[in-house]
Amino acid sequence: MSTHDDTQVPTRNPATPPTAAQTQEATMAQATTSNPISTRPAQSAHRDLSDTPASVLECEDVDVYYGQFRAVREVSLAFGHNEITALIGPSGCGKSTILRSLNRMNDLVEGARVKGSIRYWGQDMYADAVDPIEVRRRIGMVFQKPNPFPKSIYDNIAYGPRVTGMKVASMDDHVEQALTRAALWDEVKDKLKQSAYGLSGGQQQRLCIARTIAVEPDVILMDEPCSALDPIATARIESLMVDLRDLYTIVIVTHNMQQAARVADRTAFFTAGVDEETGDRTGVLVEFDRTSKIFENPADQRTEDYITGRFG
Ligand SMILES: Nc1ncnc2c1ncn2[C@@H]1O[C@H](COP(=O)(O)OP(=O)(O)OP(=O)(O)O)[C@@H](O)[C@H]1O
Repeated sequence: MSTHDDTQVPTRNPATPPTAAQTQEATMAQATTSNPISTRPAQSAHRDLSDTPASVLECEDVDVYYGQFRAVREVSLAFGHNEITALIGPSGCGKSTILRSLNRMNDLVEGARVKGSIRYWGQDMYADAVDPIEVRRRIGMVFQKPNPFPKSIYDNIAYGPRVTGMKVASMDDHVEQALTRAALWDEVKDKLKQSAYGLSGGQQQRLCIARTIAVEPDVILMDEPCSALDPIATARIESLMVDLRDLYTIVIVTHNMQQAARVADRTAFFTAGVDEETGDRTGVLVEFDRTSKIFENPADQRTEDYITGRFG
Protein backbone atom coordinates (compact mmCIF):
# COMPACT_ATOMS: atom_id res chain seq x y z
CA MET A 1 0.00 0.00 0.00
CA SER A 2 1.39 3.35 -0.87
CA THR A 3 1.19 6.44 1.25
CA HIS A 4 1.33 10.05 0.33
CA ASP A 5 4.36 11.85 1.67
CA ASP A 6 2.91 14.82 3.53
CA THR A 7 6.33 16.46 3.70
CA GLN A 8 5.99 16.93 -0.06
CA VAL A 9 2.67 18.71 0.22
CA PRO A 10 3.21 22.44 -0.16
CA THR A 11 3.30 24.19 3.18
CA ARG A 12 -0.33 25.20 3.23
CA ASN A 13 -2.90 22.95 4.83
CA PRO A 14 -4.52 20.15 2.85
CA ALA A 15 -8.28 20.30 2.52
CA THR A 16 -9.10 17.11 4.39
CA PRO A 17 -9.48 16.73 8.11
CA PRO A 18 -7.77 13.62 9.49
CA THR A 19 -10.97 11.64 9.70
CA ALA A 20 -11.44 11.77 5.93
CA ALA A 21 -7.85 10.82 5.29
CA GLN A 22 -8.25 7.91 7.65
CA THR A 23 -11.43 6.88 5.91
CA GLN A 24 -9.70 6.87 2.56
CA GLU A 25 -6.64 5.10 3.90
CA ALA A 26 -8.80 2.35 5.35
CA THR A 27 -10.68 2.01 2.09
CA MET A 28 -7.49 1.88 0.09
CA ALA A 29 -5.96 -0.66 2.44
CA GLN A 30 -8.99 -2.87 2.15
CA ALA A 31 -8.93 -2.53 -1.61
CA THR A 32 -5.27 -3.38 -1.77
CA THR A 33 -5.64 -6.59 0.14
CA SER A 34 -8.87 -7.87 -1.33
CA ASN A 35 -8.56 -6.30 -4.80
CA PRO A 36 -12.31 -6.38 -5.36
CA ILE A 37 -12.36 -4.54 -8.65
CA SER A 38 -10.69 -7.04 -10.90
CA THR A 39 -12.74 -10.03 -9.87
CA ARG A 40 -16.22 -8.78 -9.17
CA PRO A 41 -18.77 -8.73 -11.99
CA ALA A 42 -20.30 -5.36 -12.82
CA GLN A 43 -23.04 -4.44 -10.37
CA SER A 44 -26.46 -3.24 -11.20
CA ALA A 45 -26.39 0.53 -11.23
CA HIS A 46 -29.23 0.96 -8.81
CA ARG A 47 -29.16 0.03 -5.18
CA ASP A 48 -30.48 1.02 -1.82
CA LEU A 49 -29.32 4.52 -1.05
CA SER A 50 -29.09 6.20 2.28
CA ASP A 51 -31.48 9.11 2.83
CA THR A 52 -28.67 10.89 4.59
CA PRO A 53 -25.36 9.96 2.97
CA ALA A 54 -22.15 11.46 4.30
CA SER A 55 -21.40 14.47 2.10
CA VAL A 56 -17.95 14.53 0.59
CA LEU A 57 -18.55 17.78 -1.24
CA GLU A 58 -21.19 20.38 -0.53
CA CYS A 59 -22.05 23.47 -2.54
CA GLU A 60 -24.05 26.13 -0.76
CA ASP A 61 -25.40 29.13 -2.66
CA VAL A 62 -22.66 28.86 -5.24
CA ASP A 63 -22.39 31.42 -8.04
CA VAL A 64 -19.62 31.09 -10.59
CA TYR A 65 -18.57 34.10 -12.65
CA TYR A 66 -16.38 34.50 -15.70
CA GLY A 67 -15.45 38.16 -15.40
CA GLN A 68 -18.74 40.02 -15.00
CA PHE A 69 -20.77 37.14 -16.45
CA ARG A 70 -22.54 34.99 -13.91
CA ALA A 71 -22.54 31.51 -15.46
CA VAL A 72 -24.41 29.74 -12.66
CA ARG A 73 -26.25 31.01 -9.64
CA GLU A 74 -27.31 29.88 -6.19
CA VAL A 75 -26.41 26.23 -6.58
CA SER A 76 -26.81 24.19 -3.41
CA LEU A 77 -25.98 20.54 -3.79
CA ALA A 78 -24.32 17.80 -1.73
CA PHE A 79 -22.39 14.85 -3.16
CA GLY A 80 -22.74 11.62 -1.20
CA HIS A 81 -19.78 9.48 -0.21
CA ASN A 82 -19.22 6.50 -2.55
CA GLU A 83 -22.08 7.55 -4.75
CA ILE A 84 -22.20 8.49 -8.41
CA THR A 85 -23.88 11.81 -9.05
CA ALA A 86 -24.74 12.87 -12.60
CA LEU A 87 -25.06 16.50 -13.67
CA ILE A 88 -27.39 16.78 -16.66
CA GLY A 89 -29.04 19.61 -18.58
CA PRO A 90 -28.96 21.49 -21.87
CA SER A 91 -25.81 22.95 -23.32
CA GLY A 92 -24.56 26.06 -21.56
CA CYS A 93 -26.43 25.52 -18.30
CA GLY A 94 -23.17 25.38 -16.34
CA LYS A 95 -22.58 21.67 -15.69
CA SER A 96 -18.88 21.81 -16.51
CA THR A 97 -18.55 25.10 -14.67
CA ILE A 98 -19.89 23.54 -11.49
CA LEU A 99 -17.77 20.41 -12.01
CA ARG A 100 -14.60 22.46 -12.40
CA SER A 101 -15.40 24.44 -9.29
CA LEU A 102 -15.44 21.18 -7.28
CA ASN A 103 -11.67 20.79 -7.51
CA ARG A 104 -10.66 24.40 -8.11
CA MET A 105 -9.92 23.74 -11.74
CA ASN A 106 -11.64 27.06 -12.47
CA ASP A 107 -8.74 28.75 -10.70
CA LEU A 108 -6.83 28.07 -13.91
CA VAL A 109 -9.41 29.91 -16.03
CA GLU A 110 -8.72 33.61 -16.28
CA GLY A 111 -11.47 35.71 -14.75
CA ALA A 112 -13.27 32.74 -13.18
CA ARG A 113 -14.43 33.26 -9.63
CA VAL A 114 -16.57 31.31 -7.19
CA LYS A 115 -18.96 32.94 -4.71
CA GLY A 116 -20.70 31.03 -1.95
CA SER A 117 -19.33 28.03 -0.16
CA ILE A 118 -17.91 24.74 -1.42
CA ARG A 119 -16.89 22.38 1.35
CA TYR A 120 -14.83 19.21 1.14
CA TRP A 121 -15.49 17.00 4.13
CA GLY A 122 -16.86 20.10 5.83
CA GLN A 123 -13.83 22.28 5.16
CA ASP A 124 -14.03 25.40 3.00
CA MET A 125 -12.20 24.40 -0.15
CA TYR A 126 -11.59 28.00 -1.16
CA ALA A 127 -10.12 29.13 2.17
CA ASP A 128 -6.77 30.92 1.91
CA ALA A 129 -4.97 28.12 3.74
CA VAL A 130 -6.02 25.44 1.28
CA ASP A 131 -3.56 24.39 -1.39
CA PRO A 132 -5.33 23.99 -4.76
CA ILE A 133 -2.75 21.49 -5.99
CA GLU A 134 -3.48 19.20 -3.07
CA VAL A 135 -7.21 19.69 -3.70
CA ARG A 136 -6.74 18.51 -7.28
CA ARG A 137 -4.82 15.44 -6.14
CA ARG A 138 -7.61 14.42 -3.80
CA ILE A 139 -10.31 15.36 -6.28
CA GLY A 140 -9.15 14.15 -9.66
CA MET A 141 -10.59 14.96 -13.07
CA VAL A 142 -11.10 12.90 -16.20
CA PHE A 143 -11.82 14.91 -19.34
CA GLN A 144 -14.03 14.49 -22.37
CA LYS A 145 -11.22 13.62 -24.73
CA PRO A 146 -8.68 11.05 -23.53
CA ASN A 147 -5.48 13.01 -22.94
CA PRO A 148 -2.63 10.62 -22.10
CA PHE A 149 0.85 12.09 -21.78
CA PRO A 150 3.27 11.45 -24.65
CA LYS A 151 4.92 8.77 -22.55
CA SER A 152 4.80 5.04 -22.09
CA ILE A 153 1.75 3.40 -20.52
CA TYR A 154 3.81 2.74 -17.39
CA ASP A 155 5.09 6.30 -17.14
CA ASN A 156 1.60 7.75 -17.59
CA ILE A 157 0.64 6.03 -14.35
CA ALA A 158 3.92 6.50 -12.47
CA TYR A 159 4.16 10.20 -13.31
CA GLY A 160 1.63 11.49 -10.76
CA PRO A 161 2.97 9.49 -7.80
CA ARG A 162 6.50 10.59 -8.68
CA VAL A 163 5.80 14.30 -9.00
CA THR A 164 3.61 14.44 -5.92
CA GLY A 165 6.24 12.63 -3.87
CA MET A 166 4.11 9.66 -2.93
CA LYS A 167 5.99 6.94 -1.12
CA VAL A 168 5.17 3.67 -2.80
CA ALA A 169 6.69 0.38 -1.69
CA SER A 170 6.96 -0.77 -5.30
CA MET A 171 6.13 1.44 -8.27
CA ASP A 172 5.61 -1.66 -10.41
CA ASP A 173 2.94 -2.91 -8.01
CA HIS A 174 1.41 0.54 -7.78
CA VAL A 175 1.14 0.83 -11.56
CA GLU A 176 -0.36 -2.65 -11.76
CA GLN A 177 -2.92 -1.85 -9.10
CA ALA A 178 -4.05 1.38 -10.78
CA LEU A 179 -4.35 -0.33 -14.16
CA THR A 180 -6.22 -3.24 -12.59
CA ARG A 181 -8.69 -0.93 -10.91
CA ALA A 182 -9.25 0.81 -14.23
CA ALA A 183 -9.91 -2.59 -15.86
CA LEU A 184 -7.00 -2.15 -18.24
CA TRP A 185 -4.23 -4.33 -16.80
CA ASP A 186 -4.95 -7.48 -18.78
CA GLU A 187 -4.91 -5.56 -22.05
CA VAL A 188 -1.63 -3.71 -21.44
CA LYS A 189 0.46 -5.82 -19.07
CA ASP A 190 2.70 -7.03 -21.89
CA LYS A 191 3.32 -3.60 -23.40
CA LEU A 192 3.80 -1.28 -20.47
CA LYS A 193 6.83 0.38 -22.07
CA GLN A 194 4.97 1.18 -25.28
CA SER A 195 3.55 4.61 -26.00
CA ALA A 196 0.11 5.33 -24.59
CA TYR A 197 -0.76 6.79 -27.98
CA GLY A 198 -0.86 3.25 -29.37
CA LEU A 199 -3.96 2.43 -27.33
CA SER A 200 -7.51 2.73 -28.64
CA GLY A 201 -9.63 5.70 -27.54
CA GLY A 202 -11.48 3.63 -24.96
CA GLN A 203 -8.23 2.19 -23.60
CA GLN A 204 -6.73 5.68 -23.46
CA GLN A 205 -9.70 6.87 -21.43
CA ARG A 206 -9.29 3.95 -19.01
CA LEU A 207 -5.59 4.83 -18.84
CA CYS A 208 -6.56 8.38 -17.88
CA ILE A 209 -8.82 6.97 -15.18
CA ALA A 210 -5.93 4.78 -13.98
CA ARG A 211 -3.67 7.84 -13.97
CA THR A 212 -6.17 9.68 -11.80
CA ILE A 213 -6.50 6.68 -9.47
CA ALA A 214 -2.70 6.38 -9.14
CA VAL A 215 -2.44 9.46 -6.93
CA GLU A 216 -5.05 8.01 -4.59
CA PRO A 217 -7.86 10.51 -4.91
CA ASP A 218 -11.01 10.50 -2.85
CA VAL A 219 -13.28 11.90 -5.56
CA ILE A 220 -13.18 11.49 -9.34
CA LEU A 221 -14.84 14.15 -11.49
CA MET A 222 -15.66 13.11 -15.05
CA ASP A 223 -16.59 15.63 -17.73
CA GLU A 224 -18.45 13.73 -20.46
CA PRO A 225 -15.90 10.90 -20.29
CA CYS A 226 -17.57 8.80 -22.97
CA SER A 227 -18.55 11.39 -25.53
CA ALA A 228 -15.54 10.59 -27.74
CA LEU A 229 -16.00 6.81 -27.45
CA ASP A 230 -17.93 4.16 -29.34
CA PRO A 231 -20.80 2.26 -27.64
CA ILE A 232 -18.63 -0.71 -26.61
CA ALA A 233 -15.92 1.47 -25.07
CA THR A 234 -18.69 3.53 -23.43
CA ALA A 235 -20.22 0.42 -21.87
CA ARG A 236 -16.82 -0.55 -20.43
CA ILE A 237 -16.35 2.87 -18.86
CA GLU A 238 -19.88 2.80 -17.43
CA SER A 239 -19.31 -0.61 -15.91
CA LEU A 240 -15.97 0.61 -14.55
CA MET A 241 -17.64 3.62 -12.93
CA VAL A 242 -20.10 1.39 -11.15
CA ASP A 243 -17.22 -0.78 -9.91
CA LEU A 244 -15.15 2.20 -8.80
CA ARG A 245 -18.02 3.69 -6.83
CA ASP A 246 -17.14 1.44 -3.89
CA LEU A 247 -13.76 3.14 -3.60
CA TYR A 248 -14.37 6.67 -4.81
CA THR A 249 -17.05 9.29 -4.94
CA ILE A 250 -17.80 10.05 -8.58
CA VAL A 251 -19.39 13.10 -10.20
CA ILE A 252 -20.11 12.86 -13.91
CA VAL A 253 -21.28 15.45 -16.41
CA THR A 254 -23.13 13.77 -19.24
CA HIS A 255 -25.32 14.72 -22.18
CA ASN A 256 -26.42 11.14 -22.41
CA MET A 257 -29.52 10.71 -20.28
CA GLN A 258 -29.50 6.94 -20.64
CA GLN A 259 -26.00 6.99 -19.25
CA ALA A 260 -27.10 9.02 -16.23
CA ALA A 261 -30.02 6.65 -15.74
CA ARG A 262 -27.73 3.60 -15.98
CA VAL A 263 -24.90 4.64 -13.71
CA ALA A 264 -25.88 7.48 -11.41
CA ASP A 265 -27.25 7.06 -7.91
CA ARG A 266 -28.43 10.65 -7.88
CA THR A 267 -28.97 13.15 -10.64
CA ALA A 268 -28.96 16.94 -10.69
CA PHE A 269 -30.83 18.65 -13.51
CA PHE A 270 -29.70 22.14 -14.48
CA THR A 271 -31.15 24.58 -16.95
CA ALA A 272 -30.31 28.09 -18.07
CA GLY A 273 -32.69 30.90 -17.27
CA VAL A 274 -32.56 34.61 -17.96
CA ASP A 275 -30.92 36.37 -15.05
CA GLU A 276 -33.35 39.09 -13.91
CA GLU A 277 -30.54 41.38 -12.80
CA THR A 278 -28.34 41.18 -15.88
CA GLY A 279 -30.40 39.66 -18.68
CA ASP A 280 -27.71 36.99 -19.13
CA ARG A 281 -28.54 33.32 -19.52
CA THR A 282 -27.44 31.88 -16.23
CA GLY A 283 -27.42 28.24 -15.13
CA VAL A 284 -29.63 27.17 -12.24
CA LEU A 285 -30.13 23.87 -10.49
CA VAL A 286 -33.73 22.83 -11.09
CA GLU A 287 -33.93 19.54 -9.27
CA PHE A 288 -31.67 17.10 -7.48
CA ASP A 289 -32.82 13.68 -6.33
CA ARG A 290 -32.34 9.97 -6.65
CA THR A 291 -31.87 9.11 -10.30
CA SER A 292 -34.98 6.91 -10.34
CA LYS A 293 -37.08 9.81 -9.05
CA ILE A 294 -35.65 12.26 -11.59
CA PHE A 295 -36.35 9.93 -14.49
CA GLU A 296 -39.60 8.35 -13.35
CA ASN A 297 -41.37 11.02 -11.37
CA PRO A 298 -39.64 14.39 -11.52
CA ALA A 299 -41.00 17.13 -9.30
CA ASP A 300 -40.43 19.99 -11.73
CA GLN A 301 -42.10 20.38 -15.13
CA ARG A 302 -38.81 21.63 -16.62
CA THR A 303 -37.11 18.37 -15.66
CA GLU A 304 -39.92 16.35 -17.18
CA ASP A 305 -39.81 18.37 -20.39
CA TYR A 306 -36.08 17.81 -20.66
CA ILE A 307 -35.99 14.10 -19.95
CA THR A 308 -38.90 13.41 -22.28
CA GLY A 309 -37.17 15.35 -25.05
CA ARG A 310 -39.71 18.18 -25.20
CA PHE A 311 -36.98 20.71 -24.45
CA GLY A 312 -33.21 20.98 -24.79
N1 LIG B 1 -13.73 29.98 -19.82
C1 LIG B 1 -14.90 30.60 -19.97
N2 LIG B 1 -14.94 31.94 -20.13
C2 LIG B 1 -16.12 32.59 -20.30
N3 LIG B 1 -17.31 31.98 -20.27
C3 LIG B 1 -17.33 30.65 -20.12
C4 LIG B 1 -16.14 29.88 -19.95
N4 LIG B 1 -16.49 28.59 -19.81
C5 LIG B 1 -17.83 28.53 -19.88
N5 LIG B 1 -18.34 29.77 -20.07
C6 LIG B 1 -19.76 30.12 -20.19
O1 LIG B 1 -20.42 29.67 -19.03
C7 LIG B 1 -21.70 29.14 -19.35
C8 LIG B 1 -21.76 27.69 -18.85
O2 LIG B 1 -20.83 26.92 -19.61
P1 LIG B 1 -20.52 25.39 -19.28
O3 LIG B 1 -19.51 24.94 -20.25
O4 LIG B 1 -20.26 25.27 -17.86
O5 LIG B 1 -21.93 24.75 -19.60
P2 LIG B 1 -22.28 23.23 -19.86
O6 LIG B 1 -23.64 23.01 -19.31
O7 LIG B 1 -21.20 22.36 -19.34
O8 LIG B 1 -22.32 23.21 -21.44
P3 LIG B 1 -22.05 22.00 -22.45
O9 LIG B 1 -23.06 20.97 -22.13
O10 LIG B 1 -22.27 22.61 -23.80
O11 LIG B 1 -20.64 21.54 -22.24
C9 LIG B 1 -21.85 29.27 -20.85
O12 LIG B 1 -22.57 30.46 -21.13
C10 LIG B 1 -20.43 29.39 -21.34
O13 LIG B 1 -20.35 30.14 -22.53
